[in-house]
Amino acid sequence: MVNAKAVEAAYQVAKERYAEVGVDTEAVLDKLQTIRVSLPCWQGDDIHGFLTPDAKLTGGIGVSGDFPGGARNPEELTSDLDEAFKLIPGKQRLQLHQIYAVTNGKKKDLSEVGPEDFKYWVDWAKENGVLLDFNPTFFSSPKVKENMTLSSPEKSVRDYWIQVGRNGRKISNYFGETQGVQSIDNFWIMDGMKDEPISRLDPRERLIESLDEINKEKFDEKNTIESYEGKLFGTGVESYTVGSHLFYNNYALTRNKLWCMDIGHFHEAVDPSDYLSSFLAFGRGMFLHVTRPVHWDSDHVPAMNDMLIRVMRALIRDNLLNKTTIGLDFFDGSINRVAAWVIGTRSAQKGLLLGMLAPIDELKEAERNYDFTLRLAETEELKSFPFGAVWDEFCLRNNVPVGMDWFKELKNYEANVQLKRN
Ligand SMILES: C[C@H](O)[C@H](O)[C@@H](O)C(=O)CO
Ligand SMILES: [Mn+2]
Repeated sequence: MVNAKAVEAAYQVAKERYAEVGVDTEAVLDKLQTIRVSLPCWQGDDIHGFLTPDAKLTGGIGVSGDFPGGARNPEELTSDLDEAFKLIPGKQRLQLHQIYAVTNGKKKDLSEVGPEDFKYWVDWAKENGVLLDFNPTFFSSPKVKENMTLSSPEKSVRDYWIQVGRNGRKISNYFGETQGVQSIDNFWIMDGMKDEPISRLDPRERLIESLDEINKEKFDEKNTIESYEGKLFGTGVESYTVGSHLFYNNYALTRNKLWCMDIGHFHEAVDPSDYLSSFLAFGRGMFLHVTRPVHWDSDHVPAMNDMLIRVMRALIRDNLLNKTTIGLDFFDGSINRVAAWVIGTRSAQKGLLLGMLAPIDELKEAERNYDFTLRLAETEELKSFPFGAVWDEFCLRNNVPVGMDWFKELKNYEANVQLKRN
């Protein structure tokens, strides 16, 4: 087990080193404590949900791997989340998809699911100090016709999905009302075509109409706000995606809503961190889906890689966190699913911490004064500052295991709970 005294001693040294360059580690730790990250509930069960758990996963996304012990019902999923939250410092958020409704044995179609089917989650969240976000589900359903939902040429298909979206807003509003904090209602649809379409405009016009229709009912924005997640392509819809990044940029801007950027939906050669200030210079706000793209949208568990560091740095340096909620999006069935939540969230938090451990005002001043030498010298030196000691102290103060100690706890849970499910 990690020696707490050694962690504390290392932190004191780190505190002094950072103070030399004008960074107050105590203020940084206080700030990190206030940042909640929204975990994807669907990592716990490979996006099966409880409504139609045997439905085939569609939408051009896929989960690979068959690590044993995945959650099979609401009790197992919340038990797994409880375990993950014991190993993640601070209080967090959780994104629920509509298919995670708990209908208590009542057979319901997706279009009939409403706030009453999420009481289980609201009670659990309240008990655990977790804030809930929402994602209406537009996939894994026979009502998807030829890869189309809200932009379908058939009115009856659109109407079905409009109803799903309307109910979803009610659910998100219910979350916000009961938790006293705004819940984000994130829309992602798969709609697209495998081959080159004749009209790229018609489906987009239909999508605008459907979204506007969904948004007709007014909800207090204290409770809920919509965000829209674009994509370049999905498997099976490679030639055209109705809800492209630019489409939702413009929809969010013109409707005063949030744009959701899933960093997995950009090629690795693109730097998604640059999109944050480009959008937020105009936009109301953003929701993020942080994931780790390996050759596009692979939904690997976030690691503290260059892309993640750049995104977090951009949020911190330009003070964009007041307009951004950080959500995660991954589904990896090849490793322990609880460990996936812990690794992904801790990596996102480490990225944030690293971004904060810099004399940002001084560096901005240097930049304004054309002192590019200082800018490069200091940002390079900071790379070898004792950031890890500050992270360990953060874990210690939050009573969560430091270093690989969390993994030992996880292995106990795996042996005593998860592996006993099969
Ligand atoms: C399950 C989510 O809705 C999904 O991952 C979506 O957010 C996405 O990123 C699709 O590629
Ligand atoms: Mn996503």
